[in-house]
Formats: sequence, C-alpha cells, structure tokens
Amino acid sequence: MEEPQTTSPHVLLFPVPAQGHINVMLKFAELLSLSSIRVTFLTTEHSYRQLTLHSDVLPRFSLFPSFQFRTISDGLPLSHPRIFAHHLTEMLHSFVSVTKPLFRDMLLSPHFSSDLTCLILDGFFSYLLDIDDDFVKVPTFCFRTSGACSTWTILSIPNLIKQGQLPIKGEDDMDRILDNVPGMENLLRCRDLPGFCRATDPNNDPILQFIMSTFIRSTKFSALIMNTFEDLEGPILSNIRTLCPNLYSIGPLHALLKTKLTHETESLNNLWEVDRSCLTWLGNQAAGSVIYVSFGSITVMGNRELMEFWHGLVNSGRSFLWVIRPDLLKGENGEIEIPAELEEGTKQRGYMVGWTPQEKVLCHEAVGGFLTHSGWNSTLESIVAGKPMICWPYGFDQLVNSRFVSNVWNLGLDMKDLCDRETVAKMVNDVMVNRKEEFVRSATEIANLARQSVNPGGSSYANFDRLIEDIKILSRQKIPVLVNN
Ligand SMILES: O=c1ccn([C@@H]2O[C@H](COP(=O)(O)OP(=O)(O)O[C@H]3O[C@H](CO)[C@@H](O)[C@H](O)[C@H]3O)[C@@H](O)[C@H]2O)c(=O)[nH]1
Repeated sequence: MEEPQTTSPHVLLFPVPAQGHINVMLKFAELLSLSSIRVTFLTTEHSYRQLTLHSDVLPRFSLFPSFQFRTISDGLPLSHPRIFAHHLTEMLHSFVSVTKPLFRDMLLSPHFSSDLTCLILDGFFSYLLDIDDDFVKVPTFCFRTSGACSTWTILSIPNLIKQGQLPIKGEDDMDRILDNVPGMENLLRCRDLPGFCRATDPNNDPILQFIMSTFIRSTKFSALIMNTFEDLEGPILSNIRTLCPNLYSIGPLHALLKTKLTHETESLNNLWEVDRSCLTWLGNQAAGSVIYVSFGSITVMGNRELMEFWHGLVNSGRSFLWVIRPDLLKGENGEIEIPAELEEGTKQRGYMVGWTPQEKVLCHEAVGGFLTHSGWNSTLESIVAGKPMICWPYGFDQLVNSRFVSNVWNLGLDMKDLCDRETVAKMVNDVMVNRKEEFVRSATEIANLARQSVNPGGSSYANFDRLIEDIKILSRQKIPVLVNN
C-alpha cells in the first residue's frame, strides 16, 4: 500500500546548474518520485528558465503531485552568459558569497527545518555546507555525477603530491606512469590526470586545492551516491568505500529510469532547444554508417580545432552527425572561411545541428561510433547503447574517463592532447571499419552488463532499493535541521 503523503520522506536535491549535472539529477528525482519520496528540486533561476523553456519537465513532473521545483539565485544577472569555460571563477565566487547564505537560510526556514528527511547535494556543492564547524546539521548524502575512476583519481591527488609524483615536470614528463594510485597500477600517465593537475605548484594552486577539498569533504557526508555500476568500476568503488563505506552505485541512471518507468518516455531535461530533424536524417543512413560527434555542454574550441575536426571528418569518407552548440566556438575574432571541399563533403555526408536528443541518437541503428569529449553522461549513454568511442577529452574528469574507455574497457581510442585532421580521419576509420569488430565486441559485452545491473536482480537495481529503504528509515527517525551556535 502507498504510504500516506504526509508521512512520506522529503528529500531536497541540489545539483550544480550545468546540463551534465541537472540532467542526471532530474532523472534521479524522477526515480525517487516513482518510489513515493517527496522531492524538492532546487536549481538556479537561470537554469529553471532554460529548462522550462526547452524541455517538458513541467508537464512530466506534474504527474507527481508531491514533487516541487524551488529556485535560488546564483548572484548573477539573468542576462549573464554563464559559460563555464570562461566564467568559472566568477561563478564560484558568486555561489560562495550569494547562494551559500541563501541556501543556509532556506534550510533553516520552517518549510524545511522540521520536514526535511535528508539533503542530497551535488558533490561539487559540498562547500555550500560548513560540515567542519557543524553549523547546519541535516543528514546529507553526496551525489557524484562523475565516474568512480575520476573520483578516485582526484581523491588520490594529496598522496601523489606527498610522494613527489606531482607537479608534472613539463611536456617531457607527460607520459610518466603514476604507479601509486591503488587500483590503477600501470595505467594512468601524467597526461591522464584531470587538467587542473597540470598546475606547476599544486600546494598553492587555488583551483586544484579547491577541487581536492570539495572531493575530500564530500566523503565525510552520510553517504555517497554514484552514477556507475559494479561490473564496470567494482574494484575502484571498493577503494572509495575505504573512505566512505556507505556508497550506493545506482547507474547507469538513465537506464535504471527506463526499467522503472512503466510507460515509454524520453525524459529529456535539456537546457537547449532540441533539433529532431537529425533523427529523420539518421533514418536515411545505412546501419552502423554514421559517426556521431558531440562535445557535451561545456567544451569550447577555437577556430583551428574546429577546422581540424571538420577536415578530418570529411577526409574520413564516413557520414557524420555533428552537434555544434551555439556557444561551442571560443568567440575568436575573425570570420571563418569555409573551404569549398568542406562545404561539398558536408553536403554529401554530413549533418550539423545545435542540440540533439542524444540518448535516442546513440541508440539509433545508423550510428556506428561516437566522437565524444568523454563527459561521464555521454560515456554511460554510449556504453548502454553499445557504441564504440573516440575520445577527445577537454578537461576535468574527462581525461581519466577517456583513459579507461581506451585502456581498461577497450571501447575505443583516446585522442587526448591531439587535434589534427590526419589523426581524426584515421581514428574514425579505425573505430568504424578497421578495428570495428574488436570494439563492437567489447561494447556489446559491457552494454549487456549495464542492462543487467539495472534490471531486477542487478546490483544497481538492488542498491537503489536499499537507498529508498534507508531514506525511509531516516524519515521515521525525524532528525530536524539543527543550527549549532
Ligand atoms: O546534443 C546534445 C549533446 C548532449 N546532450 C546531453 O547532455 C549531457 C552532457 O553530459 P556529459 O556528457 O556528462 O558532458 P558535460 O555536459 O560536459 O558534463 C559535465 O558534467 C559531467 C558529469 O559530472 C562531467 O563528466 C563532465 O566532464 C562535465 O563537463 C548528456 O546527458 C547528453 O545526452 C544532449 O542531450 N544533446
């Protein structure tokens, strides 16, 4: 029997306001709502506006009467472009000075202080709570939107610094193997570490220190929820459990949601307008013939990189579907002159759009491979669709993910730190033709494991049920939000 609504647990979710975080945490919110948990989804005014403008979240979530959106200011004017690649430091300062106190006041307001069962905070937002001085006490779970491989790498950085393995000593040092990351022996090279590890003075680099401290802080929360699965990252998850034993691996979350939903829906949570014409174009292409190209929601590139990719794709002779987001280009001065051979090659075999329904595109039978920036959501979506990858990581966790895609899971090739037309054309042909059989074999095996994990009897399915049970137990304990003065 359904629990009466007044006693059902109430959970507050707060993701970082970026596509790769909001998308997955809304899917998580949908899963919680399907399990009779009351959800308040907190997001910034700007993201809420984009979401409601370009996706069907309002009608979709209206099916859950106890679900509500709440908004909070990020301290920037609504007209601010908020491009992470350009404005990260400004945005971080604004979150700390404006959002943090507003968030604290919100937690202490009567609506939340006596009714909230637990807070599920994006791992990158761990600095919004002062856990160390116990100012606000509420059972808090950390939701990590990136994979275990990159999480464990970042948690290992303090040791790498202590052992003198960091800083990286220049370009000649990039291929040195880091032999002291437990569970990743003989695997990671200096160039595979997240971009901020390239700092010359790690002990005094503000970005590196800030990111390390948010990761370490989030292991001190009551629990860690991760969008991954045991068959993919089991040994690494065991290492993370040494720091945070209460860990729920519940991914791939988009696939778990498909299992739990009784009706067919796309669950699109996009901040950009989707162009569906690409599905019609794909419908006219031969099975496995198209390389899908997308660099996620944050990557930016210069004119030179754009032209190298474009030439490489055209020269490969393969068909391509390429997402060119409105803000993909760095905004360098000067018009780009498009050579006639690119125009002609694109007319014959290419299609470009501003934003796609990516999960659907990846599952389309015409798509044979994915040229990706290796964001964690894209990686998992490609894994579930059973599609091999060419990885061109841009930064953050992507540099670790791409190493795992190529050297651990054998799902494709890593193009890290390279951007020339010859490499692009060669890798496209290697993944789509020359080494296709090998990569498709591994991709099919891992896709099957991913599907098993989210079906009844699978590890993620069971872990999600355990999480729901634990939230219900917390709710019966009725721990109020406390302020320690
Ligand atoms: O045309 C497109 C392109 C992308 N997507 C979706 O957008 C999301 C993109 O997420 P992700 O692949 O994770 O990339 P980013 O947007 O770059 O995500 C940020 O957040 C991720 C999760 O923490 C990190 O792994 C990345 O490094 C970080 O850049 C995915 O769900 C895609 O399906 C679309 O729907 N249509």
